[in-house]
Amino acid sequence: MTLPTTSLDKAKIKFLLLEGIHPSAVEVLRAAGYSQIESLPSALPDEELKRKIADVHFIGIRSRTQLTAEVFAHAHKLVAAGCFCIGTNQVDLAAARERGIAVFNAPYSNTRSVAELVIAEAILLLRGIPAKNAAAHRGGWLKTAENAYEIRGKTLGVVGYGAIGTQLSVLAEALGMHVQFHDIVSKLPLGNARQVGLAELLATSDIVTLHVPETPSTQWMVGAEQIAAMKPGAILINASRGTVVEIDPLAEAVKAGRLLGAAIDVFPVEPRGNKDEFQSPLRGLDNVILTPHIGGSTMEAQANIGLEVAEKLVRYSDTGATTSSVNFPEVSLPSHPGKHRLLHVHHNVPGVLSEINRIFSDNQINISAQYLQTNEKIGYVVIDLDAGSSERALEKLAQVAGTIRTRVLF
Ligand SMILES: NC(=O)C1=CN([C@@H]2O[C@H](COP(=O)(O)OP(=O)(O)OC[C@H]3O[C@@H](n4cnc5c(N)ncnc54)[C@H](O)[C@@H]3O)[C@@H](O)[C@H]2O)C=CC1
Ligand SMILES: O=C(O)C(=O)COP(=O)(O)O
Repeated sequence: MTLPTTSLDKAKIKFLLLEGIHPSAVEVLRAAGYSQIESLPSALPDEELKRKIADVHFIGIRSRTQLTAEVFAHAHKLVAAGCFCIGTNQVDLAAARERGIAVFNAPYSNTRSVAELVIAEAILLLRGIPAKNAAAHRGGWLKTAENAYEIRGKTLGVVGYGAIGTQLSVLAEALGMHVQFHDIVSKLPLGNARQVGLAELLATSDIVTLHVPETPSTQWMVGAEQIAAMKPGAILINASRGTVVEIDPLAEAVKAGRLLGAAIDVFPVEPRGNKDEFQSPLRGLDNVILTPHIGGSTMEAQANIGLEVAEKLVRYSDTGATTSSVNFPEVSLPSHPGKHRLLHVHHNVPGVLSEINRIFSDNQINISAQYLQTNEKIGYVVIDLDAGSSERALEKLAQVAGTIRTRVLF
């Protein structure tokens, strides 16, 4: 790796934003003095992503772009990646950490948008509106109360009682629903909600809604067996990740009339952008609401996400602060007026800090402030020092065994 001998000029720092990230992000970056910003409306094909990522210092993505170890292998200049969304499953966080690339996200900015969509879908499906609407568009007139129900008094089963699941729990109770939830962790129930096992939840909920992250434990967690275990006439909603529900048995259950309906926002394979065709066995089923992964796509959520993640990238670029990073030790740092700041990312093995301090002492370099945080894999040391010594110190720091990456800021 070629080491910088000076802090990189802001005019040379390049940002690549993909997947139609809200313009609020560009505004934050520009206001912070960054001008080299390319913002594209879609995800990129793999080869183009590898080519473009090689030339940028920061990348912003949403849920579609896969930042794999192979992609990171091309990211020679990349300092940080921002997920302008909640999920970070699309990023190989360990590979990023190994290369000293910090990853950030927006853990709460679209929570409410997802919860509101789920409530809306539950009401529409309980009334059979998607099918009645589709029929009316074809000239049909399905005026009937059969299989149309109020949401009041129904039981909502929430799988994954995190930020979205709990928000939903509160909204659902306000509408008079009973809420039960399943989570791998014991959670404090809000209101009158109660925690139950997955089998009980499936067997007794009128509406089952999924709000788990994409992990090995959630992969295909709702398949043929779980769908068969749901109450006859129940509704399934998935706005979590496309790998959580097996689509074929779901399509069969809907066609067979075992389920009243379903609302699916996320799919095992999703189009890269709005110009690509969406393919799914669920197409053509009138009592299934199909949405193009827009659970978090509201103007409010996207504008807030743009601000939140861009601010995290700016703070990291300007000061080295890693507050709320999802793969780096968290260091919240004051500004460093009049001083130069060295950033040192290293493997978390014994002796690195003492070696760093020995170097400073042997070379009589005065440290004005030092911050260290570690996680199980890496350590992150930030050192403020006099301008005159930073170039020499950086050179020495880069030679410390276990060093992953160094940077200087001033
Ligand atoms: N459709 C969309 O546009 C959006 C989708 N999402 C998806 O929703 C997911 C959930 O978001 P948040 O509620 O903010 O996440 P969160 O991290 O606050 O909550 C997730 C909950 O799931 C639980 N969980 C994990 N594995 C589980 C398992 N195997 N069984 C049961 N529970 C399990 C966790 O303990 C946690 O309580 C995100 O990871 C993301 O993938 C998020 C925002 C928008
Ligand atoms: O926030 C999330 O995890 C989402 O799934 C939303 O993804 P998006 O930014 O709409 O591609």
